[in-house]
Amino acid sequence: MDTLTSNHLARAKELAPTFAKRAAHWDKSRTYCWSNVRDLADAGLMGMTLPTEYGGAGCSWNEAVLVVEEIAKVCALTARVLVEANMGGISAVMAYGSPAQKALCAPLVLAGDKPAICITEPEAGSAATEMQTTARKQGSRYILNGTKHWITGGGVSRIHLIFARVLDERGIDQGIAGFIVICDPTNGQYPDGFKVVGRERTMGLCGMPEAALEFTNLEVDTSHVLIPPGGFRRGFAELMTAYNSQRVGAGTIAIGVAAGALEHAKRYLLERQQFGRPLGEFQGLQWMLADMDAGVHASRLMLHEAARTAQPFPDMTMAARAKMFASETAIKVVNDALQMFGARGYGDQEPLERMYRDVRMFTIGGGTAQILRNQIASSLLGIKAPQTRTGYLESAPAMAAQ
Ligand SMILES: CC(C)(COP(=O)(O)OP(=O)(O)OC[C@H]1O[C@@H](n2cnc3c(N)ncnc32)[C@H](O)[C@@H]1OP(=O)(O)O)[C@@H](O)C(=O)NCCC(=O)NCCSC(=O)CCS(=O)O
Ligand SMILES: Cc1cc2nc3c(=O)[nH]c(=O)nc-3n(C[C@H](O)[C@H](O)[C@H](O)COP(=O)(O)OP(=O)(O)OC[C@H]3O[C@@H](n4cnc5c(N)ncnc54)[C@H](O)[C@@H]3O)c2cc1C
Repeated sequence: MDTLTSNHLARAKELAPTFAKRAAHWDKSRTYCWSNVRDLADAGLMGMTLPTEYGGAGCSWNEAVLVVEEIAKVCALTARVLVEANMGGISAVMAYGSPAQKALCAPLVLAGDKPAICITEPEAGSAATEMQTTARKQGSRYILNGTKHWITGGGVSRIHLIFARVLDERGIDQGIAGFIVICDPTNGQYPDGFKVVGRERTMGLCGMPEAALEFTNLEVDTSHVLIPPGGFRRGFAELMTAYNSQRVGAGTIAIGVAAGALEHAKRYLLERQQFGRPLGEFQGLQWMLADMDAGVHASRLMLHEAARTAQPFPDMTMAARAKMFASETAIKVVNDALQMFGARGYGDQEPLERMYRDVRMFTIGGGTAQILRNQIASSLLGIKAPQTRTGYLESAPAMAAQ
């Protein structure tokens, strides 16, 4: 491990005990972890992957995931902040943005903003390419109309990267691009036409607002349009290429929660006695523990492989495989850890019940486990795997030509 990584990791390890103490508070009060965000910013962990010329530390994905896992062991909510402040939307801006876009966004993240990535719509979840939010060109502006929902950070985030279908002045579809919109929620300031319309009441990760956003004739200057190198036509694919970093981040949070649960389980197996001996002497639990450890270890290897081979973003298939495997494994590991605590695991004296609720989301958000399997199978077979009824018919000529 180089000095840069060990410095960032050391700072994460220093913060972890404080974050562990505060985790139940964010969960029970359903409040955003502002004090943790300040600590992360002071420690240089917000925006650590940003290039040094924009004030970041230029950390690699591989360095960042080590930090994310360390924080996720104690507070999944804070780890989600860390992921979105280093991966996903902000990484797309840093890779594809104009110098002015980078100079606009980087300082906000370094000062503590967790950007929001706005893809999902009520009628376009897994089928994200069916998004209906439009951005119609009008002179030097784009006019956005549409609704996004389940937007992490809606109501606390400043930077919003909104995916929308680009229409030219005549209304002709050009493809998909990202639109950078800056808000100031703590001062209640949103651009005209931008509305936070509701917050979901979630099962876990309760301190994080998941909000619906409505855009009504929201004006975005052309200078705030994030156009990947392939232009609007390749816009979706290239924005999703950047998003693969967030998939690796999400998988890492899941496995961090599992690794944290495993630590609690090891402690309790040596501490709790039944039948006159520690639980850890029962082979039924020893084997469970060994399987939990193997699952965490295998997931970590897949995540690190995906992070390591990034050029500049993690490979789509490796990211999908790692997130799919890590998220499913983590749910099982945390469930098994809770089981080892008996009734105590089901109550809130221990953090297991919160960890169980928190980890559940990772097979859903960021591409469901089923969608990721579709992507993996398509890549293994070297074929398109369209999911619409007419998809195979439409792609048949191209496939036949392969
Ligand atoms: C991609 C899907 C939306 C399926 O839609 P389609 O069947 O219409 O699209 P495809 O033909 O599969 O894809 C079009 C084009 O894009 C390329 N692509 C797609 N995904 C990726 C990717 N991850 N990396 C790189 N490139 C990608 C694909 O190869 C096609 O390119 P070609 O034309 O072949 O060259 C669907 O599969 C999907 O991914 N749905 C999930 C949507 C999703 O992940 N939403 C996340 C929202 S943000 C969030 O949840 C945050 C949670 S968290 O806190 O992290
Ligand atoms: C906590 C949380 C945070 C989120 N944060 C964000 C965010 O910040 N930004 C954002 O844009 N979105 C966010 N999302 C939304 C997330 O990306 C979507 O929930 C996800 O893409 C799935 O869409 P859906 O919920 O509409 O499910 P649907 O697409 O309706 O799917 C329902 C079920 O059907 C399955 N399914 C659908 N299609 C297929 C298929 N072709 N083959 C097999 N199974 C299929 C799915 O796997 C799932 O089990 C978040 C979600 C959650 C839970």
